[in-house]
Amino acid sequence: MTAPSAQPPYGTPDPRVPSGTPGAGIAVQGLSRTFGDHTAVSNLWFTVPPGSITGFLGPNGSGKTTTLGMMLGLVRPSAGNAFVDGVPFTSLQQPAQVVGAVLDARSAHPKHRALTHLQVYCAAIGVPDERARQMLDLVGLGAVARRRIGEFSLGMRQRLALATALLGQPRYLVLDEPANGLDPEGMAWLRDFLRAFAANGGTVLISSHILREIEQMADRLVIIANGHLVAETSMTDLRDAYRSRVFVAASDPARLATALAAAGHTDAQVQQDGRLAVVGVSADRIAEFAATAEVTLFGTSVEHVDLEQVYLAMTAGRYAAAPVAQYPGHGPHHPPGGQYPQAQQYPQSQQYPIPQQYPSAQQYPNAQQYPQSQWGQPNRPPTGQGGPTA
Ligand SMILES: Nc1ncnc2c1ncn2[C@@H]1O[C@H](COP(=O)(O)OP(=O)(O)OP(=O)(O)O)[C@@H](O)[C@H]1O
Repeated sequence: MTAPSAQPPYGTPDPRVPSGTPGAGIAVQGLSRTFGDHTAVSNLWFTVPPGSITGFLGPNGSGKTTTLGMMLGLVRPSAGNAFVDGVPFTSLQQPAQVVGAVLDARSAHPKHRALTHLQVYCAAIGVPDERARQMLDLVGLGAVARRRIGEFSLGMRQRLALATALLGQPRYLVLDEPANGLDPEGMAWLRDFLRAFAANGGTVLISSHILREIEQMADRLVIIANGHLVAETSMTDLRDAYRSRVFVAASDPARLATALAAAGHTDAQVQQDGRLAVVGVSADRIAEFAATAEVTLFGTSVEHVDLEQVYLAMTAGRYAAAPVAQYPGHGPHHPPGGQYPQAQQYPQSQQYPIPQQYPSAQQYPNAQQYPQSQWGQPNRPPTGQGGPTA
């Protein structure tokens, strides 16, 4: 993660940006940023609707942190603008009440104690001191409130950064790789917390370069590569676009396809090996259609699509890993990013992961204790920050 340099907010608006004011939510309109002759972000447009958890995905160096920095007024855009509820971030009257941000968990002063660190922010944004203790308890750091931050692990610092971001009871959370360093329990807690935050009307933009981390919690995705927008989609649409296929070996594939088509299931194609590939119909239903049409089935198999491979295909080309075959027995679980030059609807996949791998957290406070009714306390912006960034 590259920390953005603090610079005066916002550059000259991109003349291509229409003058209409965006509505509720976050709107990124034509953001670009060049560093010397390197274009880190190029004419980026996307929205984060209110109440959503939007995953912001891209490989290392694709421009995520730079984009978030521009959105929050910490990096000056070369062009474009970003709005929160229709207002440029730097024009918000009480930014810490609107947007809480976690950009670099390591930036907190190592000599400060966690509680003192938060109390300084409480004073800066004008919220009562008690909020510091409450937020430490919320993120599971109550027991180490008086320890120095320098003794914290990266995961503990991530929790502290989130606590800092929450001090102002914001409606929006902008999080740059907040799961970095978190253990599985911490990941599960973060996921539960963000879901509860969104269920209560909050809005989350969360960056990562790991789709598996995001797909368990996000309902929308914005994917960038090399500073360009690659996809902006709901998880539902992405899954629909890359639905599993059922392959059936049948005595009369054409007759079965006709029977399926008569019921509106037109996405069925006879393969070169004679099998019928059907999208959008379960294997059980296909068997029922076959029985009705008096077609005998000799075998059925389901090809699941791994969304991570789809993501790798979309973002291929940047820092592609060496072919797995060069390191027998030590290769990554998935093909390297360079393997699929273009997104293919059905990359070779074995199993779609079911997000059940983490048990629900016990030792951390229940995320439900952050209801919407807590929001809306008056406060002031922290100095020079898009919400407290620790
Ligand atoms: N202050 C800077 N000066 C020069 N180049 C920069 C600066 N900040 C970022 N860059 C470059 O811009 C590109 C995008 O960097 P950025 O940190 O935004 O990517 P990222 O997607 O957040 O990466 P990661 O996932 O590794 O954190 C990189 O090539 C980076 O080297």
